[in-house]
Amino acid sequence: MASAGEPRPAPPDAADQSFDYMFKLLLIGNSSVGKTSLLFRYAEDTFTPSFVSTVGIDFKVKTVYRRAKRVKLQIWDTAGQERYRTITTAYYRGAMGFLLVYDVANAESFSAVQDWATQIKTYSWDNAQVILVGNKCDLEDDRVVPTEEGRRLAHELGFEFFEASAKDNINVKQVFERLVDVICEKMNESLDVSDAPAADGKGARLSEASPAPTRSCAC
Ligand SMILES: Nc1nc2c(ncn2[C@@H]2O[C@H](COP(=O)(O)OP(=O)(O)OP(=O)(O)O)[C@@H](O)[C@H]2O)c(=O)[nH]1
Repeated sequence: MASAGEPRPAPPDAADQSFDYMFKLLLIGNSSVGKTSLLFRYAEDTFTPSFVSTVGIDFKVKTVYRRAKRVKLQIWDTAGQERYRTITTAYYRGAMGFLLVYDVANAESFSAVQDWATQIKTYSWDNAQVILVGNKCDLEDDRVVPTEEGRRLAHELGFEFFEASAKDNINVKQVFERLVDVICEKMNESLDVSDAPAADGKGARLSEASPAPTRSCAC
């Protein structure tokens, strides 16, 4: 990930027109819950047991196919540490989806979910979609957050819910692709999208609120 003192990453080139839609997604949650690991598992199918805490923010790009459409995902991995909060919340704007991650073996990370949900409400577009992810479900012996607790909180917050493991590659692809599908579903449902960030990458401005898409997502 980026190291201290390095310039913050620039978004990928939106002029690359080889896709039908572009979605900006964010990974958020406490430090060490496994956000970077989920992203690396999804984008590169790798896992590193050592912990190198993210400095500020970084991103990866991945293209997926959903119902014959090429959807380019710009996935931002935020630092969980409190001291980077001002930098990271600046990236919430224009995000269409969030993976809010906690660690099933870390009670504090679960208690913080409510605060992260408030941050989303405060800094993001109203219709941003959120999936709550209980990561490290491979650590069954160390688990302190029962699956039902996670599901209950997700329901209360109006989010979908998955447990996953970046280490054992459980539900990782499913989590990201479900988020893409939920965004598509919501776009199709919404007839009045006047305040939505543009998903149509052709002309979309990804780092700020954008004009309404000219067509709905058919994926
Ligand atoms: N057992 C297990 N360990 C994991 C899993 N995912 C991540 N880890 C480990 O947890 C530690 C933290 O993972 P990161 O992905 O760096 O955590 P992060 O949320 O990005 O942390 P920050 O960058 O500080 O916000 C690392 O040692 C990972 O190897 C998992 O699914 N299972």
